Amino acid sequence: MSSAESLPTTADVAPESFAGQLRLASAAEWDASVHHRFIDELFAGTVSDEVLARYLVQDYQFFDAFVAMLGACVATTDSKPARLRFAAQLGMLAADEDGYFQQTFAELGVPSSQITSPELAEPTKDFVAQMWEVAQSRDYADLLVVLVIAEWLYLDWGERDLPLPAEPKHRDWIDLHRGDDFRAWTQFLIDELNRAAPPLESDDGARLSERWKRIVGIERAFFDAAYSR
Ligand SMILES: Cc1ncc(CO)c(N)n1
Repeated sequence: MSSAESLPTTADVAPESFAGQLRLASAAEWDASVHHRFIDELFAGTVSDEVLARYLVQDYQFFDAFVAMLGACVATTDSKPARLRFAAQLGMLAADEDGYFQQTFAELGVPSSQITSPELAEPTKDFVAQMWEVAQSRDYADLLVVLVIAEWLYLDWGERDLPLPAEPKHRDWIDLHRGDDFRAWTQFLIDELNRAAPPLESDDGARLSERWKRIVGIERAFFDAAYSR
């Protein structure tokens, strides 16, 4: 792969690094998520309440497994500064992100059964299964592959150069996925993955590469699911 090839993204990643190569190899699927109808409508403030609620109900189930993954990183990482960074992010999620969900569920009138135990859409089932699998594997590189995709792909759409919508239910979800703090967090995850990853050509590298492709596909399907019922 030519190192002159640049990554059309918000993070600072060498194209020949582990994360850079996987990101480039999945560019088509990745960009389909970044430019998904849901994101266009979110920025425009035109996404229907029905679609937004369907997405957020599923994403709250994603969020629970995501918190479990960060906990597994706290327990697993070999780096003391990284352990504290994961712990700090857990605090932010418990306050700001859970707060967004609770406030928006209330505003949209989402019933509590949908918040605690909704029927899971297929992409949610796949995603949650992958997340619990890596959380239980206690394999730091496996955990980081899932985390890097989840955050980097969201940073890429969050930083799209579009006017912001006025309503908090739209705007706050964008604000949670853009800006200096979220960019620095995502950069930290990418740097940790590049530090912890095995060579891409090794058996472990191949396993991680397979997981990467699978998760990027699930991200796109997750957006699609908000429009199908
Ligand atoms: C499905 C999905 N992927 C990534 C993120 C960002 O953490 C999210 N909230 N939901």
